[in-house]
Amino acid sequence: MRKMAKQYDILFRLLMLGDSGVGKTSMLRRFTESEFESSHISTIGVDFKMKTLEIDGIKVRVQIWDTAGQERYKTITKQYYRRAQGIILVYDITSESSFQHISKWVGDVDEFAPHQVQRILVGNKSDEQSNRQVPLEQGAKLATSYGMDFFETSASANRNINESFTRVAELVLQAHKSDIDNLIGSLDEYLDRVALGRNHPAHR
Ligand SMILES: Nc1nc2c(ncn2[C@@H]2O[C@H](COP(=O)(O)OP(=O)(O)OP(=O)(O)O)[C@@H](O)[C@H]2O)c(=O)[nH]1
Repeated sequence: MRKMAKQYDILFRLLMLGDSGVGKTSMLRRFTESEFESSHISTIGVDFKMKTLEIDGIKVRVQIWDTAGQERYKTITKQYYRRAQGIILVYDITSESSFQHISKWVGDVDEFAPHQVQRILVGNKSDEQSNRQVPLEQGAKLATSYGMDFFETSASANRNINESFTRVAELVLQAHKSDIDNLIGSLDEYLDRVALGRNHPAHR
């Protein structure tokens, strides 16, 4: 049987978190299907979509898990943190409370996601300037305090959507590369030690 050529080099799992209604599903649909809908159908539990990106000549397949923001799905959604390599924390620039809750989402990430997970902060609905409740600087400041990159996006106007998903994938790729470098470094060191052992007088 002929094997099908592999369509990508590496697969990463990303997770979207944030209050209900901030636009997680809309961002994901815009990114993967170039579509936007103005109705809000709350995600039930979790859902995912895939997309392949090319970063530094590497075909990166991203599996993006879209979680329900509603509290009642917490038990289900928390089970997905563990396998995430990148996390997009989303608030809505027209909702002060969704911004206030970011610290709570970060707390959950610290508790349930792997220690080395890459995180970015996103303030969505940047097209809604007249209803803005969270100044851009406040979002940027919070992101800095957590050591995260920050974007204001609009799923409806297609602003910074590609940029934010690509950025988190880039961060995961960089972290992955440095893991591999460290592994190769340790292996080199080990092989050196073995070779030295062989050359040791006792082994001659
Ligand atoms: N103006 C504007 N509206 C948006 C934008 N993104 C999403 N919306 C609207 O906000 C509402 C909620 O969007 P969803 O994508 O369903 O929100 P969610 O975060 O996935 O919500 P849950 O699944 O309940 O957690 C919908 O009515 C969207 O049309 C945006 O960038 N600008």
